[in-house]
Amino acid sequence: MTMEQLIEQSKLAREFAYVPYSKFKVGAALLGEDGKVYQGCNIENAGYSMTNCAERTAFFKAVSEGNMKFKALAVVADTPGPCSPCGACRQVMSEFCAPDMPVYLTNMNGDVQQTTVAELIPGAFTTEDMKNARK
Ligand SMILES: O=c1ccn([C@H]2C[C@H](O)[C@@H](CO)O2)c(=O)[nH]1
Ligand SMILES: [Zn+2]
Repeated sequence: MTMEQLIEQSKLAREFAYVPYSKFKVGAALLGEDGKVYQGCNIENAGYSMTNCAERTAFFKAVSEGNMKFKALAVVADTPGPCSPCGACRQVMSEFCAPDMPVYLTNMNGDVQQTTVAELIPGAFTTEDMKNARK
């Protein structure tokens, strides 16, 4: 699976976005170490805060099917520049991905910004932070 193929998968996922409120469609494609691809779209709700982002949809699909090892993530929206993931999604990335895992931030014009999980969430709160804390 090439970067271009993963980005293509994120565009296919974006088509399923349920966005009656924002009209802002986002797609994600998460590549498992075993080569499986998990597509995700954003899913909104009349109770706005219940909205799930495309990235987290992809992660939660994968984890709920027993897959927690990932190689790459692509994100796409119809933005002028590469689409930037929200803080909640960055935190979820840090839970399941190696700090150096590549993330491709893209848009519908074909712009691609290659970054990493560590660059997206430097100093993330992790399980390590809970070790040796006073109880
Ligand atoms: O990286 C992002 C940023 C935003 N959204 C969604 C959430 C909501 O449906 C809409 C506007 O915030 O975009 C995502 O899916 N991923
Ligand atoms: Zn998000």
